[in-house]
Amino acid sequence: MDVRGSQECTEVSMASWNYASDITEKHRKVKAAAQLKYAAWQKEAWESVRKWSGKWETLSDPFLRRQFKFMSILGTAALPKQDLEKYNNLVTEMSTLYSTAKICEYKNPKNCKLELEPDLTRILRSSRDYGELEHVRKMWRHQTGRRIRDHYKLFVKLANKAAKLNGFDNMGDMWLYPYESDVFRSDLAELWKQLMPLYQQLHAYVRRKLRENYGEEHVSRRGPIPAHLLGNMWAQNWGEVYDLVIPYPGKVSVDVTPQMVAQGYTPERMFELSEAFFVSLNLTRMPEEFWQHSIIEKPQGRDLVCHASAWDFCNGKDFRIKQCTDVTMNDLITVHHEMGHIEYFLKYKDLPEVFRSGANPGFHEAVGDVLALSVATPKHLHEIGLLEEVQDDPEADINFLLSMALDKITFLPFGYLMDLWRWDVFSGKTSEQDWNCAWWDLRYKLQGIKPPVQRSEYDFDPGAKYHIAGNVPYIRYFVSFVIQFQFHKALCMKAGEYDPLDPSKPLHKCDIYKSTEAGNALGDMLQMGSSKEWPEAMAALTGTRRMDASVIREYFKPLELWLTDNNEQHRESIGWETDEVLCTSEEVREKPEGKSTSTAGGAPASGTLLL
Ligand SMILES: CC(=O)N[C@@H](CC(=O)O)C(=O)NC[C@H](CC1(C(=O)N[C@@H](Cc2ccc(O)cc2)C(=O)O)CCCC1)C(=O)O
Ligand SMILES: [Zn+2]
Repeated sequence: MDVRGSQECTEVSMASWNYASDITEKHRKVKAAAQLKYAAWQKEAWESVRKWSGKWETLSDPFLRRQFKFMSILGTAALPKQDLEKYNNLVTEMSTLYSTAKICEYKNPKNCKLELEPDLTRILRSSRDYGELEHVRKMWRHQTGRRIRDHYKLFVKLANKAAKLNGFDNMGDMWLYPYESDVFRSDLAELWKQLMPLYQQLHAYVRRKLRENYGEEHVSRRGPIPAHLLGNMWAQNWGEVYDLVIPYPGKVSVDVTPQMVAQGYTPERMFELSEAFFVSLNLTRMPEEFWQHSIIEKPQGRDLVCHASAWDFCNGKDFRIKQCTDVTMNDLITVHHEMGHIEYFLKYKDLPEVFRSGANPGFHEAVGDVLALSVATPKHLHEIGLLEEVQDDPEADINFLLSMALDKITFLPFGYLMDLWRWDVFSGKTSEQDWNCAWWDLRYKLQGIKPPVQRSEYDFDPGAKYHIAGNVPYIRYFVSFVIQFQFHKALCMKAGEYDPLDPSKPLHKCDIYKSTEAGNALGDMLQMGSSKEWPEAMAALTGTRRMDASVIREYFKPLELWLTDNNEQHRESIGWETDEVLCTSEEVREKPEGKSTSTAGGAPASGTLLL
């Protein structure tokens, strides 16, 4: 079996790792050269396959046919050398601007060294000062989005040129290729349609609790929620405002961060805890190199990409995580997420190189999160000593389900809209002069949030998010948040932890810890890599070939009933409306004193009225 990937793949991943771990000009140059060398190697391999075109399609062996199918897509390596060099430099520059961005402190404008991790993340999590939250959110967007808008213009042109060279209409279509379905977009739209009612109930409840905390002048009864009050730089998960919205205070809190700190948890111990869970399922222990080369704490004194990531160095031996780990429950979940990627790498490392990826990208994102669904249960947290007691009563249950919904349900519209926006940008449906207001149109319509200060086309708010600056597709996460519950249900049944007919074993209480039946079933699916079409991998584990939103709704059913009832009791209106102009199509430049006026001399500029 070919246990090694190409030497070029190892070389380019190592060069990318060195740059991401220590952002210097020298590392950038080495990475850029390795990227061009790897592209040349890919083009050569592609040329050798091309002379088989017209023949490989009729090969009888489906395994071989599938390998040729994957090798016939060259990707951005199809660009002429100087275009590819420009493309790679743009992506590296945008992600470097993002990763090295710093802003000034709200109360102390002389300290301008605040970074996203851990500084801004901690402020957004813990501050309840309306002005400070507004400042952090606005200045982050000045230092990131605004500075990469021009890069993005040229990036889109080159990305689409590469897509066309691969026979796609635009890059959005090329990004969907790994999902191997020409009805994929409509399947996604159907999933969101099924999940929106639950989201809207949660939105209405959270809006009421935030209104009670910040006052009606800041959070209106029927309008969108100001995005900076939701505990996260992009309002994509709302778990950090749990303490403001908890339904039954006084119960044991499911946020075990305080206990982790009190018990002296270190990033190392968090990683060992995660590995112990995987091993308890009869999945693979981390290799020795993993512990030698991974970076699990933020190194001081240098710039690096702190955004967590898991790396496969294409040689069957070297796998690493780089994470600026904070001792919080949120980061313990992220550790499991990253280690889930490593488990997948380990399970398919002996397959032919073209098959060393997830059955589809959403599968890769779901692995770690599936285990985290068990880890987060009060029962499991109690078992590992992070929760002093398990209160088995309906109110504690609602508290727990709400904390899970603040991470899983709130994420769905964001996970969907990120590429809804990019697909329209790549296809040209959204033209350059409307980029930012089209973004806010989606943020308003799907998430029911609004910017604290009016936006314009001088801003580029999508660029304030890692995956847009770093050009990482995002629909994989929306897919993962749906299918991870399907995987969870299948594994819980194999572990005997869930029985649809036994109300004492609901899905949200299941913990698959130590179940080798569950672990073996998951491992068998991971071992397939992308050698089979994803519906087949899905069926191997869950018995069904389709993405199915009914499972996440089943998991949250008790909460959905509670929210609907609670919103009715408080006569909360469901949904949102506004006649505010959230984004003006003019290029509004901030005056030095920071007061923004439109170019139309003061009167709110005409712009994209959000209806
Ligand atoms: C070499 C390389 O880049 N490798 C890829 C993996 C691969 O392709 O093999 C990789 O490591 N990507 C980084 C990315 C990091 C994280 C992320 O970006 N998450 C999303 C969405 C989300 C949010 C909450 C959640 O619970 C789960 C997901 C966000 O934060 O917006 C940060 C936190 C968790 C995961 C990742 O691991 O997916
Ligand atoms: Zn991931």
